[in-house]
Amino acid sequence: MASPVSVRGLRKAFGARTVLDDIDLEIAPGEFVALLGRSGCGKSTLLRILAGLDREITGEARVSGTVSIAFQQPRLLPWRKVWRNISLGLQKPDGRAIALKALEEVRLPDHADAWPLTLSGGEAQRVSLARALVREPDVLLLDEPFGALDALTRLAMHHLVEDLWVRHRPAVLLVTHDVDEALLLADRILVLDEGRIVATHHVDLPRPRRRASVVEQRTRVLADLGVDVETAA
Ligand SMILES: Nc1ncnc2c1ncn2[C@@H]1O[C@H](COP(=O)(O)OP(=O)(O)OP(=O)(O)O)[C@@H](O)[C@H]1O
Repeated sequence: MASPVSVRGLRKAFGARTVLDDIDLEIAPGEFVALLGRSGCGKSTLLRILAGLDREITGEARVSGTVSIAFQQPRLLPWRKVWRNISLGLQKPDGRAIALKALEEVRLPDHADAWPLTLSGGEAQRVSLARALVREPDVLLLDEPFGALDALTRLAMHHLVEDLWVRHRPAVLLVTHDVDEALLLADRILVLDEGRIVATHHVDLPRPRRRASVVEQRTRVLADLGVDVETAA
């Protein structure tokens, strides 16, 4: 089967500044890839290009099938109830039933008629995931979706995302700066530095993964990010 994400020789510049350079990337159907890198290295730019939000590029960036994206901020419309946020734009007659099913999947079965502003950060992010899922995406793009959440909610979200991915099996590209998050969730980790992919790690740990099981590989990934765990404060 063709790769749902195929990037070849991609280059992106803002004015004179090159922010992505010579990027090659194939993501297989159902594969979970994490894109890891320091702030400003070009992660969100790559995701925006894949989402079709930025077409001024050189090289090739092809995404096939249905694409959904979830951002760090849930971006819900405050004047629409939760279920309407989820079903918005769906070209299907039974929008409410579809939204209710998705809310059950993200463990918010009683929130269909809530207003977005009454939700906690973690709840709003789960609604955002439900909205992404009802489109039954072949490709799910996640731009630091847990970045604004507290540590405990983040952990719960990791389990939820892994669970949803196992059930729906979209190809996923997750942008994060959290090494543990990448190790817990991804089949493959790409390290981006100043617009180039400088390292690739295959994560062959069995699922569901536990924090303790990722410790050894974390040291190697951190080294590629220029962090020596022996000396880091
Ligand atoms: N529209 C734009 N115009 C000019 N420069 C931009 C624009 N968007 C992004 N950049 C620059 O491109 C670089 C990469 O930005 P990008 O948002 O992709 O980084 P990032 O790796 O996602 O960072 P973070 O982890 O902080 O979100 C940054 O230096 C940023 O200032």
